[in-house]
Amino acid sequence: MKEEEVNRCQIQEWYPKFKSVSIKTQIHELPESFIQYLLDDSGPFLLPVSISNDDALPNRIHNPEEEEDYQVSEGFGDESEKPLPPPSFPELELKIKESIKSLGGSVFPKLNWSAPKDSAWISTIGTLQCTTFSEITLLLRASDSLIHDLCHAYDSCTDKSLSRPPSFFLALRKWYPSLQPEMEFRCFVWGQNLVGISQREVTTFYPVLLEKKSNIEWLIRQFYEDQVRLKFESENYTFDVYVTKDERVKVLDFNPWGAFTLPLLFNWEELEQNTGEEGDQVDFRIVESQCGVRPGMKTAVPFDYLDTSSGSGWDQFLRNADEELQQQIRSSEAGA
Ligand SMILES: Nc1ncnc2c1ncn2[C@@H]1O[C@H](COP(=O)(O)OP(=O)(O)OP(=O)(O)O)[C@@H](O)[C@H]1O
Repeated sequence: MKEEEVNRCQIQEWYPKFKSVSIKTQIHELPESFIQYLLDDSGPFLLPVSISNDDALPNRIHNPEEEEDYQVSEGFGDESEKPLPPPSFPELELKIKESIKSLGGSVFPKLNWSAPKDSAWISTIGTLQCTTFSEITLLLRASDSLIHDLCHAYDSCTDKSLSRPPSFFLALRKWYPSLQPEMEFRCFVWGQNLVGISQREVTTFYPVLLEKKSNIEWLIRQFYEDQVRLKFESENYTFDVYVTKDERVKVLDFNPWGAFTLPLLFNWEELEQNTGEEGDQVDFRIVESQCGVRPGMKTAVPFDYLDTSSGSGWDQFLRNADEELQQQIRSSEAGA
């Protein structure tokens, strides 16, 4: 994979071209001081001081292990030992506040490529829905999966020259409270041909998909031909879509081919064998029965748990799990 292919999948790159067929989003460039704040885990977890009183989250997360040192240093040490004042980003906060308002009061935040999915547990409602700058900052600061965007985005590139992108952006997307998980699909494009479509949430069997499958396939194929094929410049990539009740297709995200992108109900090798040249060779996979559900292979887990470095065994684990499940699918198809 090339750096330019990874770059095209950044939301600030693709969104302007796909605005009319995506969900309402506002994008802000982040100051470097904010990035350093997200990366800094040297001291206690301080939330920025807010410019407004209605944005009141406690500005320090209690950490009992650090508490003792923190208190001892107060009053006894010299000036250099005094705790640093909490950070503050008034300009950014103001812009974000305005965006939240113009997007209807609630947003879903993400950086250039990823959302802080692994921090949803920390919010009071257990989702990524945010109504204030403090809530957004808390989710971003608590997320391990954003470390991928911040430090490892180009790790799988064959022409890697960058350790990180020159700028980071915060995308605020209008919050949709009632997205149906069964209506989200990942689409696989190989050699500019749509070769595969997979149900996005693979841990559940949705009977409704059995009856809607051919119609959904038709809608997505049309969407790809009309809206994506000529506009997205990579040869190989994936894109995620949502199919609305009134049969409109919305693009939610683009991801590079392979590496950190999950192939869901496929493996990359079989997708690469499907040339799709006949125009009608889209392999559309859904979980066909309760027996076909996949274990929760999510990226939304703490980073330590998802140690993908070489030798961690995670790659091998995924390969084995994949082979085992392919085997299960084949046997259940043979038995059907
Ligand atoms: N605006 C929104 N409102 C509510 N839920 C949303 C919104 N946008 C996305 N989601 C939900 O959050 C999930 C993750 O979103 P998204 O694909 O943007 O994150 P990501 O970090 O890029 O994920 P991945 O790495 O798996 O591609 C989506 O599958 C969708 O269910």
